Amino acid sequence: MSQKPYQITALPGDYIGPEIMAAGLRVLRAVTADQNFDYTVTEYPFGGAGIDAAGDPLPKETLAAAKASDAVLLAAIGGPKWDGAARTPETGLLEIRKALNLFANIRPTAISPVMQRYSPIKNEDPVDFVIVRELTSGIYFGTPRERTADYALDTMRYTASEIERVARVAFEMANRRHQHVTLVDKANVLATSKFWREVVGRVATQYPAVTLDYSYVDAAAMKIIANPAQFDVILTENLFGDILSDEAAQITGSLGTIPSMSSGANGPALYEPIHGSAPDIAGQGIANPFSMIKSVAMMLTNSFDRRDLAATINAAVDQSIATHIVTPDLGGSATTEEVTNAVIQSIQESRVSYEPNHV
Ligand SMILES: NC(=O)C1=CN([C@@H]2O[C@H](COP(=O)(O)OP(=O)(O)OC[C@H]3O[C@@H](n4cnc5c(N)ncnc54)[C@H](O)[C@@H]3O)[C@@H](O)[C@H]2O)C=CC1
Ligand SMILES: CC(C)CC(=O)C(=O)O
Ligand SMILES: [Mg+2]
Repeated sequence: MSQKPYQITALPGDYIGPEIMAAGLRVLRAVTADQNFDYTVTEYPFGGAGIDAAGDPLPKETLAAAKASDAVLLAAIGGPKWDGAARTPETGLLEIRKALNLFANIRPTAISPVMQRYSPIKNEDPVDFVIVRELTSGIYFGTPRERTADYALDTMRYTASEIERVARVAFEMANRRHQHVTLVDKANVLATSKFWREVVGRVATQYPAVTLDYSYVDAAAMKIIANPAQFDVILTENLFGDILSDEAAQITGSLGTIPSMSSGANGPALYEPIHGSAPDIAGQGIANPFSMIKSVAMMLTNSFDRRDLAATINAAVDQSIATHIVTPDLGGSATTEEVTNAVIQSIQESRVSYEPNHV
């Protein structure tokens, strides 16, 4: 019996967002063809596109659709056009994360053999780590948040339960990987970081096979460059994870290559590139689609348990990289469309079964 069609909500967003979303959806269509994977994709305005369409970066209809769907694909939001808005596109992003309770943000960083040539760092050891970033609390959500002519105030606040639930995600992941969690914080200064160490230390006692160590965030930023192979799972709070994940992406060769998953205890997960809307290159057809295409692969694995389809996508991306069919951010001359075409062609060629010549 075929499964009911999955409902996927697509949020193209702003600037390069629609360009890379189109690429991601083309690859989704190609990889699922004749693979017993029925789905519908419905696009909704979100971010600046939400402001333009409905005067709201997170229109009610968009949120309702996201909540009712099996998975959400987001490209990217924001840009100078809306920077002065009362509720910016970025506000909409924080709101949808909170509304869907997406407290765990998973940002994988790997320098695969085919990517080695693009990495800007001297490193021979295999690099493969995951940043588990707390995503719905911390200084991005803390109150009071005040601004007067004389001062501005942001608040970083964490509760034990907020720390515990994301720590469990990190330890469960480490259990499935190489049994090593590095908590990144600023515990030599911040009360919230000292609290993180207490709570995470308690969680660690329930995972005796996992080694827990610590790094202050400034030292961690250095280690990501100096010796990234030391990491397996990096656990950290919202702001630090935001900053470190862009840096970690760049050691692979480009910010435009890294996908992410944001998930909670239940409800749909959200998949998006870790980068932004890249207004500086929007409209030129040169945005790297790998981050969005690999976010589609993460969705197939984690929301639909179709690792087979995800593996086909990732192999096709590696093939495009290995043959240097890449966009300018990776030193290539291909357009977004040309790279996407190459990925799709590689997917289709991987499925052609050669019938022996009948004699
Ligand atoms: N999740 C989201 O939607 C995010 C949104 N933003 C928003 O994006 C807007 C631009 O922010 P920026 O600081 O410029 O960060 P950005 O991540 O959009 O761009 C940083 C640099 O990386 C390049 N880049 C990013 N993605 C690329 C891709 N796929 N292919 C090739 N090059 C790529 C850009 O051209 C730019 O030079 C802002 O409004 C910001 O708030 C920023 C980060 C995440
Ligand atoms: C609005 C920002 C928090 C988006 C961002 O930089 C991110 O989630 O990486
Ligand atoms: Mg960021």
